[in-house]
Amino acid sequence: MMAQYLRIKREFPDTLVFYRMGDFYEVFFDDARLAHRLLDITLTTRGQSNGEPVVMAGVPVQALESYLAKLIKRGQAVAIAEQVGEVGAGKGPVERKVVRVVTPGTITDTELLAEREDTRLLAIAQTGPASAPLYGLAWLALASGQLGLSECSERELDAWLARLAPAEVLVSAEIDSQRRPAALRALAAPLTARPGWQFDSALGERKLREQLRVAHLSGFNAQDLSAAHAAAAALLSFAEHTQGRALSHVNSLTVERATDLLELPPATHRNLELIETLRGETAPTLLSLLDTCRTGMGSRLLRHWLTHPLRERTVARERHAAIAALLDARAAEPLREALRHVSDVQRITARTALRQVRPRELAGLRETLAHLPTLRGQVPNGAPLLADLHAALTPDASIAELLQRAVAEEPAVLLRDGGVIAAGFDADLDELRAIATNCDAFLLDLEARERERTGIANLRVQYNKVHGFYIEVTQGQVDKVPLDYRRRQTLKNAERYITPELKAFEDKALSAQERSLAREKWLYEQLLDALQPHLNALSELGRALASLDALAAFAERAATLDWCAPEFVNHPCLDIEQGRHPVVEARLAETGGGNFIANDCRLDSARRMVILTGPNMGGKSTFMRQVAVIALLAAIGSYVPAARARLGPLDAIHTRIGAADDLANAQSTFMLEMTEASAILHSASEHSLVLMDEIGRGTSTFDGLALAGAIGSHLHDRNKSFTLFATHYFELTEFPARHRHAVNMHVSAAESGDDIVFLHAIEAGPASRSYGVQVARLAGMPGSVLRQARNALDSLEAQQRAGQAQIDLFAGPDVSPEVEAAAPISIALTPVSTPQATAHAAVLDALADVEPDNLSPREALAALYRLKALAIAPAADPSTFTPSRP
Ligand SMILES: Nc1ncnc2c1ncn2[C@@H]1O[C@H](COP(=O)(O)OP(=O)(O)OP(=O)(O)O)[C@@H](O)[C@H]1O
Repeated sequence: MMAQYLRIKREFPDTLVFYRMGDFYEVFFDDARLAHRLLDITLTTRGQSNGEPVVMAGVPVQALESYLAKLIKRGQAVAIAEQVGEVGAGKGPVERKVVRVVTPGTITDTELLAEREDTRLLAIAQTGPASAPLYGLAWLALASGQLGLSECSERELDAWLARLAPAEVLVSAEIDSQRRPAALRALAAPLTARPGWQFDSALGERKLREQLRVAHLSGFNAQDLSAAHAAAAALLSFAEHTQGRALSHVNSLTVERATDLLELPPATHRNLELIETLRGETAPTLLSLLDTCRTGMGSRLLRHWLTHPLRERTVARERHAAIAALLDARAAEPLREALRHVSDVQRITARTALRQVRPRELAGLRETLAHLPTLRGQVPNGAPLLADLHAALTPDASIAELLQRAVAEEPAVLLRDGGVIAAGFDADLDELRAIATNCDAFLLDLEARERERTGIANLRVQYNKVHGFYIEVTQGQVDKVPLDYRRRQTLKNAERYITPELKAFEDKALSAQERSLAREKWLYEQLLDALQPHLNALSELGRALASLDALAAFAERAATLDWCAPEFVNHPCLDIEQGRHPVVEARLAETGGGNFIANDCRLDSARRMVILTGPNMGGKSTFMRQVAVIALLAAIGSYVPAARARLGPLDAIHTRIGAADDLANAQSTFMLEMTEASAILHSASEHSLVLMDEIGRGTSTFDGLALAGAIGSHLHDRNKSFTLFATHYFELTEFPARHRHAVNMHVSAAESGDDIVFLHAIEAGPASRSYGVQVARLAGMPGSVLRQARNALDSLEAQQRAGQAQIDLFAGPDVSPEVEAAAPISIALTPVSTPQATAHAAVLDALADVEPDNLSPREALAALYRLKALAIAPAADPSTFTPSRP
């Protein structure tokens, strides 16, 4: 047996091998030590192998799922070696074979999968020159059969990883870990190395064609993706290897191109708390608020929509129309009620294909199919998308009919217990079952007859697992026992016998039971065979049910939370009336924290940047996030939390919002802040939405202020993105005076005595002051600290007033003509080095440069402020007051 075990183990050197021995799976040697560590199971030793005691540990067969769950959670793969031969069929141990390998990315067991989340296996192939590699991506959600391909650059890789959230990643063993991209090294999911030759483009192209049963991949628009084909080769080989069979349910492919998707970098995922809160919890998040789906299929699809918003708005428009139709017909609730009776058709289909489906899952599928007419009745007219989904709810009636005939009304949980196939489906099975059920009647009859024959009134005919059938006679009556009674067992108070008639019955009954179980098993396999041709239809049905569920959830949210249909326009525009942050609003409602104050946001080609100031806790971050969340919700086809929203084209949502130290990657807060900001400056376009929250605060005031100004200028002049720029640097409220597409806005607050009241309303113009000390009071800071801070603040402010000199924060080293046009005056100054000359001369100089006819009212006002600042500045050397630009 050890020789057999070692042979199997050699084939799976990096995988725990669970070796079936009767009612246990045993693990040996190093595997046993590892299992002991990971599962906390007891190590024992037995016998010897090569002179060494055999170290082993075991888990009971019934508890397999729970142990697998623990191992998978720790990223550990397990190969399951079952007994496949007949016990006692030949010499030596029963034949054993690895029937499947369970890995984090390929689980299909209902108990191991998260109901509302896809478990994805991702393969990454690295092609092209090392200086500019191209990555091919291929992924598979085995439990629902969804296969996808994409290609990306190194810069885009971490956005893909955030989007796909793989449970396991296959990489080539030929690329050593140091040469792997940083995004992969930082990933939490386990990396599984596969032989380099498996990442072969031609092999992948062929495997994909075979898998999808097509002559050419152009039908899926996947013909030119040679890097992704290479990844697909490794992906499909590994998935088949783990399942030990072909993946007959994987029959469609989606090609996703980054250029089709609204870009949501990992920072945006995190900062908008789409799927996880900043603390890593699953609620409250945008997904947890949105997901009121009735089925796991709906939830998984909704999560997919949320992480894969499309730039092109046709699909989103169709969903908006479907929501409108559901709301008009008041159909969302009845439809959602009907969806309660729907099982997870996608997973049942996959498990049917992999021949792992349980009897009760098939019964669930049968109920779902029977329920489809009711469900169809709840889908209203009035939207093309709903009409398509309605049509997809009519699968071939023969599937329902087959399940109806074949599967018992309430089947047993496990096939091996029997009682799975319906009565009347198979005559042979019915006959075998009849023998078993007639048992009781026969035994009662026998008991009556034997009592009469022997005159023993308390004689009993009974059965137990160890001794089979017997006639029990108490010790006092033993002398009345007839001659044909053979003793089977002696107890303290009784003797147990068997008679030739009972023995003959026993043989028949026991063998009938055995044969009936075997027959059921065979019939079940036949049933699975008969279902195979219907897998495509069932997959399609699953997709339709998922879409209906997700749309009905959108409609329910829109009605419950009072959201409106967004409007898409083709010119640059982000015009939101009375927008709200849905998660903050829900939190306030839940905690009785008062009403959420709705705010407008208006951006267009002339007004692209908002400099947002106001006190801490005023609601700046909330406002910025709500604008992004509304834009995202519209893009995925949901209604939005606003009174009205008009949105132009959008290609990305970038966010740079406060950060925790990324200690794991040895980056300081400031380093991370700059890395993220620089990534935004490199990639944001004029169709992007950028949120910048307090950029520069991670370093000294001057550095921070200077960087914030320069970054703001770059976004305004070069990227030309729609930008919301929240800052505590008051100096930046000068920005709009020099940048014609920028405006000042502030969150309002009112002072009452020493206290501050947050009004959370966004208003035009810069904030008047920052209220930091008042906010600290709200936070319960000791009075002595507050007094000291207040004194220090007063003298700092006095000092600043006295020594005010303007520093040109915004003049770039190479200012474009547009910026010059935006800055017809320049009174910004280089720092003063000698305080000799008069401010007077400086004011006159600056005044000479002012061209009143070319100034807008806002620019004129800003000029006035600057001139005034110059006038009250201390005496300075006029030679140092150089107007920085004409
Ligand atoms: N529009 C609003 N209506 C009602 N309450 C709001 C609103 N906006 C924000 N709040 C409340 O104020 C709290 C603080 O908001 P937020 O974090 O956006 O402030 P902030 O100005 O960004 O603060 P800081 O500058 O300290 O980061 C929120 O958690 C929320 O409870």
